[in-house]
Amino acid sequence: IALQVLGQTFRHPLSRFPGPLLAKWTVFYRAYYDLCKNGGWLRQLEVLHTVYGRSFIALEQLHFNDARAYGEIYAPGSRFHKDPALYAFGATSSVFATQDPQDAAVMRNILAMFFSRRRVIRREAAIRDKIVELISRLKSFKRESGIAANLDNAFPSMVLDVLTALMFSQPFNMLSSPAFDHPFVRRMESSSLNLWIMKYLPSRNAPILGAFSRFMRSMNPLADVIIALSKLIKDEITSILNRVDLNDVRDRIENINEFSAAAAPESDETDIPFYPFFLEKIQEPTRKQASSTEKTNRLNLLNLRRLIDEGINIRFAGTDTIANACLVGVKYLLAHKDILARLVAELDEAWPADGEISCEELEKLPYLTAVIKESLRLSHGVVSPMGDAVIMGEVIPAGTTIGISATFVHLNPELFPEPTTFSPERWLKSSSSVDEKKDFGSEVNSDKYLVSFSRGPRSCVGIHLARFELYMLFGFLFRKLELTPTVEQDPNSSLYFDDFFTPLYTDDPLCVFTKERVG
Ligand code: HEM
Repeated sequence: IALQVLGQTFRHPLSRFPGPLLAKWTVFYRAYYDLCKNGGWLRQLEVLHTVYGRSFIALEQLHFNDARAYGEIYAPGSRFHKDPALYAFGATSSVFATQDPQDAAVMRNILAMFFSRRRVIRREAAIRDKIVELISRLKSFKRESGIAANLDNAFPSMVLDVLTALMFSQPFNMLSSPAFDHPFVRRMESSSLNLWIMKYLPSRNAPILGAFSRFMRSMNPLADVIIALSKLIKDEITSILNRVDLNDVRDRIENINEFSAAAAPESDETDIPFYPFFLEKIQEPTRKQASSTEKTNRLNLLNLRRLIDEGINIRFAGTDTIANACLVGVKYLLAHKDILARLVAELDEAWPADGEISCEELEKLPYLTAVIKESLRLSHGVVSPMGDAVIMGEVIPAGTTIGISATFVHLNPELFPEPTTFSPERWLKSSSSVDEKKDFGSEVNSDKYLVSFSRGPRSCVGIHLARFELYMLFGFLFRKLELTPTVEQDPNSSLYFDDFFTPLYTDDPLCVFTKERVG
């Protein structure tokens, strides 16, 4: 270690940036916090920024804490690649894991088309059905039943069921598990617990250690769940492609392609399941070059791998993220009775007891919107994406990983005063009320600094579905039910600092008894 530190200290182009010596030139410092302190690197980043200022280097990774750096790194049209150390494992041919934004663009557009706001709105009934199912399941967890509902498990179950209802052929029916404890939900949870181990497994290309790549991959905490998912998804693909007439799918897609998204006809294209849709779209350019007689439904191995990887990735990308935001919001609401009362009053006024309400109407409710934004701000989304360039005036050599965790934006006291306090009211103020003028040059538009879904060319493609689910979930949950937590929630506790960034994975799940408010 000493030789490595000495050698690197004097000749490396990044040596001008500050940082603790051991962290600057070896992996051991960072690995200690992640592996021995249970993913504690994010917390240590905060400590190091207080010592070294707005940027410091840790093993070729330059980390910033200035919210303005976020806008420069995740800018529209940014050409930064994703960090291979973080994305080389798992579903490697998925959009999420594709490092070069240009390589990812075509497949990203296909996903964005599938999850467009228009398509999500047209599938409202399918999403609503799953949320209604959750509410009706929750109703049986009355105090008299003696068993409380575990919301840490209930939310991922509901979110996975929505995804499968929208995209896949074989429903998971997670919500039908008596205690919301379907083995698959538990498996995803336990594999995600040690996610940071992945950062320290050498990639297949790494010298020497790469020879042990099979062994290293077996240590990947996600290996177990990825193998199980791959098998399940392969079966799904085979069954759905046997069932669906691809010529019909092709005609329906060609029909959509003829119209701009806004002017698309009221066709039943929203019914096209994900795999045939994705397969047809990735084959479209090749087919256009080929003559019509060469049209083929053949599923080659490369495309099969892509479909499987996309199926795996979407289940990961679209499950814990939404479930975590729901859990964070509900925990805070149950701790802050005044905030909860204001939300319930707004919902009661907008939603008659015997009536229905659409998601688009829910989206117009200002306090519900503020609660959702605050839940997203304090659940942070994906916290450690990364990306050579000039950032904040610093010339950074090619090959350096640069990044800023979303937590440094969401918890910046100049953008969000008292940042660890759950305060939906901050979103109701006009943009000029947040003091950006002083340090950020112009008035703050707080929305600009809500970066839960990331920004730029690699931002989240599931944002419309996620927003839709959050509105429906918060709306239905607090209009239809009264929740009493089994353990009183402390209004002064901060989920972020007490439970790290993802309370989904703590040992004390949020359990509640329910009482029906309206039918
Ligand atoms: C509250 C819910 C969600 C949050 C907070 C969230 C957050 C994020 C973030 C921060 C990224 C960027 C990650 C990176 O740079 O590596 C991302 C990417 C992505 N998300 Fe989401 N996400 C959510 C829901 C969803 C859903 C429901 C889906 C799918 C149905 C989805 C699909 C994706 C995909 C495919 C990417 C990769 C995009 C790319 O690499 O170009 N997400 N998401």
